[in-house]
Amino acid sequence: MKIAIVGAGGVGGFLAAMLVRAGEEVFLVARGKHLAAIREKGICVELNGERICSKPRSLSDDPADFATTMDAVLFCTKGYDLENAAESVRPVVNAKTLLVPLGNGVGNAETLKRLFPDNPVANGAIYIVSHIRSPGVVAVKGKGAYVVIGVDGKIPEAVERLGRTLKRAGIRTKVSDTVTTDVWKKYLLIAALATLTSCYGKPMGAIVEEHRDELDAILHEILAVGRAEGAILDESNIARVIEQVAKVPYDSPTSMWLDFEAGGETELEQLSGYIVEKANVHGIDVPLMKKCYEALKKEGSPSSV
Ligand SMILES: NC(=O)C1=CN([C@@H]2O[C@H](COP(=O)(O)OP(=O)(O)OC[C@H]3O[C@@H](n4cnc5c(N)ncnc54)[C@H](OP(=O)(O)O)[C@@H]3O)[C@@H](O)[C@H]2O)C=CC1
Ligand SMILES: CC(C)(CO)C(=O)C(=O)O
Repeated sequence: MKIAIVGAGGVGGFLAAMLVRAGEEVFLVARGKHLAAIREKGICVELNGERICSKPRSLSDDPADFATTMDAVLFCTKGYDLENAAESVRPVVNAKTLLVPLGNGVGNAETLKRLFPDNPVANGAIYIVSHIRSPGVVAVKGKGAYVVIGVDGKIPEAVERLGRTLKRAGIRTKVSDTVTTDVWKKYLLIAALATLTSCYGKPMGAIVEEHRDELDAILHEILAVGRAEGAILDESNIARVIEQVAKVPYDSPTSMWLDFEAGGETELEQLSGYIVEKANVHGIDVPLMKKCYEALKKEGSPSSV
């Protein structure tokens, strides 16, 4: 399968290395010092004590250089880079090219559909804990990744095919016909914890122990918006998130809080602003999310100022 992967970071680098190793034709869009390092040594992933390095079929910071059209494009950038990334792949997209966002957020497929109204678009999410250790090298914590891709309703063959390809590459994958619910299940945890850790300037353990009422409140706000957006969610999903968060080491940050601390761009719009925007559309009250979103937009995280 000809697959373009845009973004060679924690998510895209991992997927590229696994897919290349499995013999897929991977066209990797990378930039800056990552591009130079990957050109020299391939894309490397450290997983289960092993380092796998492999050379993509083609590599560039400009997808037009690939000079061929793709069966699928996987978007693995941060949410704030998605639109630019999508515009950049136009030269390698034909009418059949399947477009799949894998970054955090539930509105990414909507964005791609707006930009490519005539293309097949699936939604997606990835469970992984990974980061760029050094240029061209991605370190993965734990056993690997779990990917969900799909649509709501009958699954098109292009999505089934991508699912088979990911599985053949050793990536645990679910091809879902209720993808809205699946992406919201992941989003519930990420949006709540990214927002609260950033808003209070405290790690996940402190949110569970010292801000339990706020955690409950924000999860209920996100749940209400998710349900209005068509996700099948109930109290059990909230209980599951609290159970999961209670198990992580006390000091665990979230990537959005780290991005606030680093003073760079953040996924605030995708992880907090999106809830406020959709709550307005549906006439739902989300006072805590709104308070945190507005404070973070104005002043950043308390520990980053
Ligand atoms: N890493 C993780 O553990 C997880 C991450 N996620 C989500 O996945 C998404 C990606 O995260 P992650 O991989 O960690 O992010 P990274 O910052 O590690 O990687 C993103 C990469 O995309 C590159 N990029 C951005 N725009 C373009 C473009 N137009 N063309 C080519 N490359 C581009 C960035 O380059 P540059 O550095 O130059 O900006 C960067 O190297 C985010 O939404 C994140 O929240 C979800 C689950 C877990
Ligand atoms: C699961 C969690 C919250 C922490 O790794 C995450 O994925 C993130 O911070 O983006």
